[in-house]
Amino acid sequence: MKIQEIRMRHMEMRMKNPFTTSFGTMQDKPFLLIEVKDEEGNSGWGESVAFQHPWYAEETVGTNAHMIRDILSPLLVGKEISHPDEVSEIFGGIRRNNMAKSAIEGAVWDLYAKRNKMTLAEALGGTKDKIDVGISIGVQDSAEDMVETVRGFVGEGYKRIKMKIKPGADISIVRAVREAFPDVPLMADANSAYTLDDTDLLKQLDEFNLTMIEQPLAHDDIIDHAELQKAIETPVCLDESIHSLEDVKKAVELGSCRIINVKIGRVGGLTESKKIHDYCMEKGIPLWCGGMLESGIGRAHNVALTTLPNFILPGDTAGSSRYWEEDIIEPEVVAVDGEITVPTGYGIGYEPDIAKIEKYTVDQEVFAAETSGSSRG
Ligand SMILES: O=C(O)CCC(=O)c1ccccc1C(=O)O
Ligand SMILES: [Mg+2]
Repeated sequence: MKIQEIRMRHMEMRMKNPFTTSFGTMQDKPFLLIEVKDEEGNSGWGESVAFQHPWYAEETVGTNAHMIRDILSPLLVGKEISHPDEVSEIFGGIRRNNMAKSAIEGAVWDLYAKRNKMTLAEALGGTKDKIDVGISIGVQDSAEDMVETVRGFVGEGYKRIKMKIKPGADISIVRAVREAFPDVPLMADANSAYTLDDTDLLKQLDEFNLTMIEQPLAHDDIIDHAELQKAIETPVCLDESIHSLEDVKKAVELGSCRIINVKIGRVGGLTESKKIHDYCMEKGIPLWCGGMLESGIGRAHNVALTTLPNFILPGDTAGSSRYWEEDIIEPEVVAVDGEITVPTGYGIGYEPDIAKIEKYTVDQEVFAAETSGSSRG
């Protein structure tokens, strides 16, 4: 297929509720939506998961717009490709900028699956027709607030509850939730808020039977996490530290974690996610699919990836209504009793709702094969 055109939309949506991590609070969600068209007029859709500010990763909406406009699109438009795996080869000479690469690569995967009359899940080698999902709850002001918030989501049937923690809002909160819900699968995510000096404190989490502690130490570390994992019983899961299969291999060899959170954008796309999947399956390292507060387009990609067999643990892909008054796909992603039924339509399987997409588009740029420049407006 020929990559005829790449359309980049600058979107602005606002989440129903603010979401707080150890770094701060987000509610407005500017992001980039990518539509890749082939020579027959078929479209594939992808989403950049970069945030406005570089608190979680170094990439931002602004750096992604630059990379997609000035560096990545020129490498791809006009090219003839036979499989989406070729996109990561074409982008191979560009260092990092994984979320920007992934936004385009994801759209090409959707396009490829549609042209070949397959679901994206099938194109990836997925095997499940339903996926188990959990929920990620932001940092709460008090243990009581966390217990009540957890109660609501346990009532909705989510299969695993993840609580964001930070220094000063950790042990007492986890204890209160564990006492209130003795049997619910629970985990905590620190988004890099601790250091090895906090080992004694993190060890206190061992008594709460957490499924894992996610990214307790520095965002770029795999050495200290290995030391921490030796000192505590709770399995360590890496999020921020993992950008590639190479990172995964090193973390697994060093014993830095026992579980990995795969975010498609963070590792540079679905092709790299699949490689990580296959390696971890062989090594007996369970995976789950993380979230970046995506719109329906990115969410649909997460659903498809989670159908691969080694995505054993429930991920963060909650239903659309957890985040949005209205989503930009039809139907929305719906979680019932902690399960999402994988759609059977071709490609991502959910229809992009163009009217809603237009409503939240504040600017768009088109990079086309025939013209050398871009049009904006
Ligand atoms: O519900 C989601 O999409 C995931 C929520 C979440 O935990 C998160 C949200 C934004 C940035 C980082 C993270 C994380 O997994 O660390
Ligand atoms: Mg995380």
